[in-house]
Amino acid sequence: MNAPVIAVQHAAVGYDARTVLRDVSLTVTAGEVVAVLGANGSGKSTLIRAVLGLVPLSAGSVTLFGRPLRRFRQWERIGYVPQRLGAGGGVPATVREVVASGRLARRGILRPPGAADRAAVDGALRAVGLADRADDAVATLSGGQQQRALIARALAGHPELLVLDEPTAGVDATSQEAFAGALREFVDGGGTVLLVAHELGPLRPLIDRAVVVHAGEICHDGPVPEPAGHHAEPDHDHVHPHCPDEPVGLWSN
Ligand SMILES: Nc1ncnc2c1ncn2[C@@H]1O[C@H](COP(=O)(O)OP(=O)(O)OP(=O)(O)O)[C@@H](O)[C@H]1O
Repeated sequence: MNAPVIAVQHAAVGYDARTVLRDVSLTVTAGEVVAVLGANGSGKSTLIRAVLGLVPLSAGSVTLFGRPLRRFRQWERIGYVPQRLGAGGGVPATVREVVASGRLARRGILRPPGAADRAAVDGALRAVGLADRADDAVATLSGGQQQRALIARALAGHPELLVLDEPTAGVDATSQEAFAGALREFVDGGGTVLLVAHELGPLRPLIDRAVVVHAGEICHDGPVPEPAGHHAEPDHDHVHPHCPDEPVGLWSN
């Protein structure tokens, strides 16, 4: 078995004394692509924020690349795309500048970018299909294209682990396909992925395993659940398995 890249053991997280995650355990090994699914507010974002040490644990532990989170320093090994950051925000940066900022953890702020940095930025722009927009202001991109720029920024750092919070939410079909292609390249190169999603769409064939969060607990860890019943209807807008309540037929196995 491959080495664990992420190991969460019996983790609990609360906001203002309200427990949001309880007794969550999750292991992601090198080369795996794991999707975190679940209804709105179930605790998916909180789970990945806890993995990255962005919210404190009230119980349990997290290790990254075999190191306890509090002693982990190699952040250049991880690319993180938070939920709906919005790369534009009135900042007059070009797409290339935003993507190049993803190299900072690797090269250090005081060292000027070298050929390897430029090649990494160009490669990431190509991977998400934004090479032709490199010199445009980010604010002039569509929401989906801005999301792709953020993904390119994460890819430019040549991480080993990508953590993505709803990377394709509100993103058009073309951007979703472009993103799926970039992710496939990343995975083919040996990368590991943990992503939160409501709709897997074109990402579906890439996912090795799904973890379903329900009311702050992991209620399924295994094959991607197939939509069934009304979830399977073409016009149903999203898949959000509710483990305890859903009829058995929701699951594919
Ligand atoms: N910073 C915060 N302070 C207080 N409560 C929070 C905070 N962030 C999230 N919560 C609460 O924690 C619960 C889980 O939120 P979380 O964002 O993890 O859910 P989610 O499954 O990612 O939801 P969604 O699918 O809507 O993004 C929700 O009830 C939310 O209101």
